[in-house]
Amino acid sequence: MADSIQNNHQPAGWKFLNKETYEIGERANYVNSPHVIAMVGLPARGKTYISKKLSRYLNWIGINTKVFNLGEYRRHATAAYKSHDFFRQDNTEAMAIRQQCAVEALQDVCQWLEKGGEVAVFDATNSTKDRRNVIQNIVVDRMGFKLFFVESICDDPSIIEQNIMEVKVSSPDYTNMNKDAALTDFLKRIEHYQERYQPLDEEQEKNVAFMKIYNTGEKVVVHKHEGHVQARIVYYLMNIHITPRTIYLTRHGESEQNLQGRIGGDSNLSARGVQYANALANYIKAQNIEGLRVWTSWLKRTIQTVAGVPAPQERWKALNEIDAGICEEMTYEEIKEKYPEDFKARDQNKFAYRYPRGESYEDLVARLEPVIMELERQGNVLVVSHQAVLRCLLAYFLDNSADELPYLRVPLHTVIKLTPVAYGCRVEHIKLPIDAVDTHRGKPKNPGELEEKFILKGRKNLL
Ligand SMILES: O=P(O)(O)OC[C@H]1O[C@@](CO)(OP(=O)(O)O)[C@@H](O)[C@@H]1O
Repeated sequence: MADSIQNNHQPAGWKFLNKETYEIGERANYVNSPHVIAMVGLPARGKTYISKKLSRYLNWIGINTKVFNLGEYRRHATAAYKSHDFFRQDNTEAMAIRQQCAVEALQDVCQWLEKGGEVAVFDATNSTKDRRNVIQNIVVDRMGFKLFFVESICDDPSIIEQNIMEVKVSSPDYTNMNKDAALTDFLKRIEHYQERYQPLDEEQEKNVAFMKIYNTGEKVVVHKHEGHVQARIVYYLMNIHITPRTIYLTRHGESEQNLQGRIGGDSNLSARGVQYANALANYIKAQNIEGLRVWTSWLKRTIQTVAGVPAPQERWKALNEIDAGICEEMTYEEIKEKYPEDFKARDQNKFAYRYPRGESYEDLVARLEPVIMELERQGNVLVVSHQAVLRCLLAYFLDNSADELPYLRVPLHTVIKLTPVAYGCRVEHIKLPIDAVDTHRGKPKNPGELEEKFILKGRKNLL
C-alpha cells in the first residue's frame, strides 16, 4: 500500500512516445496524460464487471490499465467482515476506516500512474458527492490527471439479485455464511448505501466528465467527456451486453500450404481439411445453437471450411491471416535461410516484429478492434479464421499479455468454445477426430533456432 503521495504535475518518467518511436520490448504508448476512471453506483450494479472488462479491453488495445478495487483495501484493513452493520451510516468508526481506505487506494492509483501506468480504474461505490470531491481533489487538482466517472444504474431487481447470487455470495466477506443469509445481508448493505446515494447530476456537478449506464446499456448518458481515451471507453461501454451467449473460434481445416509448411498464401483445403469441414458442420448442427452467425476471412481455406454449416455467413477481410509481406508462402526454414536477421528479430520480439511489407501482431490487434466491437454486440457467433488472428482474439477474451499472445496454442481441427462466466470466460477445446499437421512454433531458447519438425527440405512425404 502507498505511504506517500507526490505533488508534482508531470508524472516522473512520463513521456509521450508515438507509435513509430518505441523501442523493441515496449508497447506503443499513445496516451499522453494518465486517466482515472472512477466507478459510481450502489453495490451489485456490475461495477466490478465493467471495471475488469474495460481494463481487459484497454490493455488489449495497448493502453496500460489496472483496476484498484476498494473492497480489497477494506478487507485488508479490517478484521473479518461480520455483517452489514459495518456499512451503517451511523457507524462512525467504520466510516473513518472506509475513508482512510479510499485515500490509500487513491494514493496507490496515483503512484502507479506516476510510474507509467496509463489508465487506472477505481472500482468503488463513490456514491456520494463528498467522496467524488475527494477523488477530484487528489486526482485532478493535485496530480493533474484526467478523471472520468462511470456510473452504473440498475433498478431491475432480477439483474441485481442475479449479480448478488453470481458474485457476491461467494465473496470473501461471506465465507462463513450460507447463500440465503449472505443474500439478506447484502440487500441490507445496499439499503445503507441507498440512504446517502447521490447519483451524478449534470446540474450539480457541472464540470465533471461522466457517463451513466442504465440497466446494463438500455440507455446511456454522456456528459463532458474529453479526448480519445474517454471517447473509446464510452464507445466500448455502449457496445457491451450481458446476455448469455457462446463464441466458437476455429481455424480453417488443414490447407495444402499447411501440409507443405508454407505460411500465408490462399490455398485450398487438403483432403483432411475437407474432412474437418464436414466434421465441423456436423458438430455445429448437433449443438443446435440459437441464432448462430458465421464469420470467416476472405481466404479460400476459411470459406471452404464452413461450406456445410447451416447458418448465415459473413466474410470479414479483417479476419484474414497476418500478412507476412516478403515472407508470404515461404517455409520457416526458407525464411531462416534467406532472411536470417529478420527470422531472429521476430523471435526476439514476436509481438512487435513487423514482416517487411507485411504486418506485426500489434498491427493485427489494431485491425481486429472492429471485429471485437462487433463480437461484443452479437449473440452466438462461430468465427473461422487463422492461427495469428485467433491468437489475437483469444488474448482479448482471456486477458493474455502482449508477450504471451503470439505463442498461444490454436491447433488445427479444434473448436475453442468461449462462454462468459462471472468476471471472465470459460474456455473449452473440442478437438474433432481428424489428424492435422502441427503448425505451432514455440518461443525458442535461442532466437533464430528452428525445431526439427519445421526442417522440411529433402522430406518427400510429409504425411
Ligand atoms: O505467427 P506464427 O507463429 O508464424 O503463425 C502465423 C502463421 O500461421 C499460419 C500457418 O503457419 O496460419 P494459418 O494456417 O492458420 O493460415 C500462417 O499462415 C501464418 O503466417
